[in-house]
Amino acid sequence: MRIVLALGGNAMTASDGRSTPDDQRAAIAVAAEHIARLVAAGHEVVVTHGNGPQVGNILLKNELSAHRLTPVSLDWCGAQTQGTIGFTLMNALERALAAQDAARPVATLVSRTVVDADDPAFTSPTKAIGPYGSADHAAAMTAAGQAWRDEGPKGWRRVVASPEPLQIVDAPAVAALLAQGFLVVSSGGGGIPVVPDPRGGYQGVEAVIDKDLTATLLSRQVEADLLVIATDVEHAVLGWGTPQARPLGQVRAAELRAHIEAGEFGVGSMLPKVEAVTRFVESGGPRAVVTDLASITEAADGGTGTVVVP
Ligand SMILES: Nc1ncnc2c1ncn2[C@@H]1O[C@H](COP(=O)(O)OP(=O)(O)O)[C@@H](O)[C@H]1O
Ligand SMILES: NC(=O)OP(=O)(O)O
Repeated sequence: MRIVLALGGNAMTASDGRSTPDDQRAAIAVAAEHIARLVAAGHEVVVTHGNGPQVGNILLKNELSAHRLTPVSLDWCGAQTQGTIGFTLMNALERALAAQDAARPVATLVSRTVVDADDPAFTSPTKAIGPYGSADHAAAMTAAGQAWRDEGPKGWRRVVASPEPLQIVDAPAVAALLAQGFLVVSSGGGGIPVVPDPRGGYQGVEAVIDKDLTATLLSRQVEADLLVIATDVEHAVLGWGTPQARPLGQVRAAELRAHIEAGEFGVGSMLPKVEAVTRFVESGGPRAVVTDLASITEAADGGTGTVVVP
């Protein structure tokens, strides 16, 4: 089966949310072992990943060093996260594949996603990035022109524009690498957001695209048999956090769409994941799953997770 696997932030940082380079290498090594099992089971895999913590950290470092170095734009920061996360994933995947006797070449593509320059998201930031801060820090940053949002017990977080992904520019390169037997890492952080350049080609725009929604497009463009969104819960849950909580197993896309519209899923956490899997099946994809990282091989066989079918 051809599988597109989206790795959430939980798969790339320590369980307590720390994200030093060592923490990220350790978390990615664990993710790579699970991915290698999927490959060893005979599947063709495209990996995509989030970048919210990492892109926010780079942006902050830029701003803190602005007195010495000219800051770079958010799309450049996003491109940098594809490089560092892709590099770390490639090292970990090669090791894990060899350990599973499933060695194959691995490639990471610096990859772009087209958005609409007039997307209303550009004037209404929603994507949380970077470290959490106190209410006082958020107030000071808001006064300085940034947008911050209260994220509950963990504190406040900066939010930036997150337009709808429209097209994966580099999907043909993904398909060509798959045809050559590569395990491909693509569209990290939802892809570098671009718009058509009047001179030809594309130019970057300042935003961070939701990686779950980009994973849907990528899955359609490479004609994946299965989209897997890997996070830290085995199922999407109805009545989350209530005594009536009920994990969702196999569900038809129309039923999941109704649960989405009823507001069953956390905005900025579970909602983009269930939206992504529902869209994949609504647009003609055969099957999509939300599950935890440790369950991805079982979920590929239909054994667990929230499985969306037509
Ligand atoms: N209805 C729901 N069912 C399951 N999990 C939910 C639900 N609503 C919110 N969540 C939360 O969504 C989290 C996963 O989203 P998130 O932390 O953004 O994932 P990731 O960083 O892996 O992309 C779960 O850990 C859970 O706390
Ligand atoms: N770009 C993106 O969706 O990143 P996270 O999954 O880390 O929020």
